[in-house]
Amino acid sequence: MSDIVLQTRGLTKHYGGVHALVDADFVLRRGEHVAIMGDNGAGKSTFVRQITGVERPTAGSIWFDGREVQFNGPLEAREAGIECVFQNLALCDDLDVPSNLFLGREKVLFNLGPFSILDRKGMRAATEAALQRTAVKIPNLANTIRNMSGGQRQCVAIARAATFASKLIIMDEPTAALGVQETAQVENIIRHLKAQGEPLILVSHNMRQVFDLVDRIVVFRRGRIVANLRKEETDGQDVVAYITGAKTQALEDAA
Ligand SMILES: Nc1ncnc2c1ncn2[C@@H]1O[C@H](COP(=O)(O)OP(=O)(O)OP(=O)(O)O)[C@@H](O)[C@H]1O
Repeated sequence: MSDIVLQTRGLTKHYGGVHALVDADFVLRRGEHVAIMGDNGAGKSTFVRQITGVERPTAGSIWFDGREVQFNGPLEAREAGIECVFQNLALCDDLDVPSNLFLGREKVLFNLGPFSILDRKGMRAATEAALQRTAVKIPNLANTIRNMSGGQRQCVAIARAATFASKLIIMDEPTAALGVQETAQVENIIRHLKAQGEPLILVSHNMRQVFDLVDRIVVFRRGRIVANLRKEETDGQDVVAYITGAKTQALEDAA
């Protein structure tokens, strides 16, 4: 069996005349944590939107878990085993933690045509188990999202991704809006995922975080992948040089 979880070949996305993503060849292997870095507008989120089914690429192919995939929407990507924590989190403010964890995938006791009776006890128990498994700490599960701190919200979104992602988790700037303590908690969850052998793509601007957490750094610049660097063979200065374009690398494949 191949050890490749995700591969893109020539992945390209144009928005009218804007070439947001150009010819991206990318590989993620089992158990690997890879950071995607790049300046604002470099194409990082565009890349993530193509591989999570939010948008359809203009050209190129995506291979996931050994087969070529063309997702018609994020639900299909989720069903295939790709979970993404987006910058806007996609949580419902007025619902509590279990309801958010199971949003769109509710456990039901009875299904009576248009009405169904939710298995609230089952969802609560499963939520507790999921939080324990992912090392996420949330004091009161009955709290609505509205009443939670940014860090707690982020943890709920990550716990949801980690609960349902059977194969791949993607995090787009998971700590951008968080304080020091909350950032540390999210980073601990990421370490926990690594220890469990779960592959991860981490979009981040935070150099310290990237060097702490990942195995490999892929740099985007003006829509193209311009560097593929093993962590132990590079340093912050080197990565910045690729981000700004001061340095370039002859790339065969971002693998
Ligand atoms: N829906 C869209 N329509 C038109 N242009 C877009 C669209 N989405 C992104 N772009 C453009 O594509 C380019 C890449 O944007 P993208 O959001 O992928 O960058 P990014 O690396 O994620 O940046 P940031 O770090 O600021 O989030 C930018 O020039 C952006 O303006």
